[in-house]
Amino acid sequence: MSNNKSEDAIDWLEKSIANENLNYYKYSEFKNIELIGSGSYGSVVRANWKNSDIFFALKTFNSDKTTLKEVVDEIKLQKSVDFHENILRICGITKLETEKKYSLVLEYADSGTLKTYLSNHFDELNWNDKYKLSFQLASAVAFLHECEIIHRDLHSDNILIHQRK
Ligand SMILES: Nc1ncnc2c1ncn2[C@@H]1O[C@H](COP(=O)(O)OP(=O)(O)OP(=O)(O)O)[C@@H](O)[C@H]1O
Repeated sequence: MSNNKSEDAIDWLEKSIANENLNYYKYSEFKNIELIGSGSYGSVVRANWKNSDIFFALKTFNSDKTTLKEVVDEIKLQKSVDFHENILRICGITKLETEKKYSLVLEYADSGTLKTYLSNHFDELNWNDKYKLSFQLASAVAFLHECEIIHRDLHSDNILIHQRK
């Protein structure tokens, strides 16, 4: 990535934090950090913030695979649709000071992927539960399409189940 693009992305992040359009969380304030997913893009950990029992998912990207501009684009895209009740919210960002890497702070989905959820619970689900799951998924996808966004990689391992309280 050219330095200009990287500086623009840092500039956008800093302005968004200063204007309070994006919450900034100090990485050192996260506790009980546990790795829950990793791949070529980077890794995802689950953590509590300060002394609260609320979980967040922190998504960190490998800087050799993902540029800061791509991270900023993902933030913009998710922020533009995350007010839909079936789309996970982006809560803000944090920065691993040691590695100078930004991580997304996301709402934590408490019941795993649709794939694991169905393989563990399929027999317990009645038609109403199945209808609700399908309806919520269709509603989220229809909303993305209303916003002229195509997911391009929709499958049961990429859909997370969350029992929002
Ligand atoms: N908000 C979240 N809440 C709970 N678990 C999450 C959350 N985000 C990611 N995970 C976990 O981390 C794993 C990796 O997630 P992530 O969406 O980053 O990568 P991916 O879907 O494998 O890759 P890609 O983003 O390239 O499709 C998920 O399968 C899931 O188990």
